[in-house]
Amino acid sequence: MTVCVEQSVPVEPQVVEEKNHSNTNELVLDGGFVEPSNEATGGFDAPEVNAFGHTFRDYDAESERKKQVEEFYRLNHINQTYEFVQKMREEYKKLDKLEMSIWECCELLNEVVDESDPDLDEPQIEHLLQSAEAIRKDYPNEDWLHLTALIHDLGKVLLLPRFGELPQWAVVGDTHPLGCAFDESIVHHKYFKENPDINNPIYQTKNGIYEEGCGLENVTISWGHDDYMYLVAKENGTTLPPAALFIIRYHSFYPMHSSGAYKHLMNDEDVENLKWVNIFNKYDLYSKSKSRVDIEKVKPYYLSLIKKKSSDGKGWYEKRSWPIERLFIPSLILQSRLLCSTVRTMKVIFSKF
Ligand SMILES: O[C@H]1[C@H](O)[C@@H](O)[C@H](O)[C@@H](O)[C@H]1O
Ligand SMILES: [Fe+2]
Ligand SMILES: [Fe+2]
Repeated sequence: MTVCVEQSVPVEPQVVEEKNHSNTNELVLDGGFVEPSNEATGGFDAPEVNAFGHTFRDYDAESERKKQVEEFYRLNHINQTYEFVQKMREEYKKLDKLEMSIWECCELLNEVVDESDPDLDEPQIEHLLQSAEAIRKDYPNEDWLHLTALIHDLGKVLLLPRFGELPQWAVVGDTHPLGCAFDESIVHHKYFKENPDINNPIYQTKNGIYEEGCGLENVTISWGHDDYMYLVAKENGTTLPPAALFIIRYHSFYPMHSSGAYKHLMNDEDVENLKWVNIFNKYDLYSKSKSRVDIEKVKPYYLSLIKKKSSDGKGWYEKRSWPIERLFIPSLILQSRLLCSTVRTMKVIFSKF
């Protein structure tokens, strides 16, 4: 299936500074103020507790999700090794065959529940729309942010049988670097003691195999929906702004964006882009709730956003269709812990106008 995607680019954002006030976020874009219109819209105020009555991201709270989430991180920390990530990246960055529209891909997430998340047990299409609607309310003019929110978790389709049915530990959850020491701030850090990389002394140093200030671009991050969706967008020549790609690629890298870890590996560009991730994160995290978005009601807006044309005739994507392909790779050597003996990878590409 091929669907035309023609989108608009109203502004090319350049964040100079972000200020936080009690009720509003204020973004300084290239010298001018772009304020979220909280007053006009009612805005988005972060709730104090999640749908289960606990504070957000409390991995120790005795909640109904605790056991499952902890087991998820145990498997994630044991199985995500430097070598595993290299293999997955190599295989998944090839693009071919299967095609589908962005919206169709969103709808597939109706079947997906994220086992790593202590704050949400709703189907993931709800999360896409909850976060996009929340950020849209506060930043009505930044439609690139609405679109970024809509697609940021699409990579979770890797969990579905037709896309390879990767195990949850290889798709969702927070991410972290491989090839250097595991920071203490990583959720359920204790489970790294069973990770084979722990036996490589170089991997256990602060910089590991990396140079100080080398830039996150050069750092191998645990494999999952972030990196996959980033590869999809990049390999298909997206014209979304660099900040959008950074958000997609690192929104689950909580040790970096929320705990301030791994700063020594970042370069100036990363530091600049981090400001956008921090803004996005508020909506990604605190929009998680039991109140469902009326999908049919908001669908026309997102479809129009996906199809919208910019004044220069270019959209967010230089290419206009979004084929998703499935590829059978019998030769991929997998760790024995992986649940399947072969992996089918799903690729998304954009064909030319
Ligand atoms: O980006 C988020 C975040 O990292 C959550 O902690 C995780 O549970 C989700 O799987 C992911 O989508
Ligand atoms: Fe995510
Ligand atoms: Fe998300």
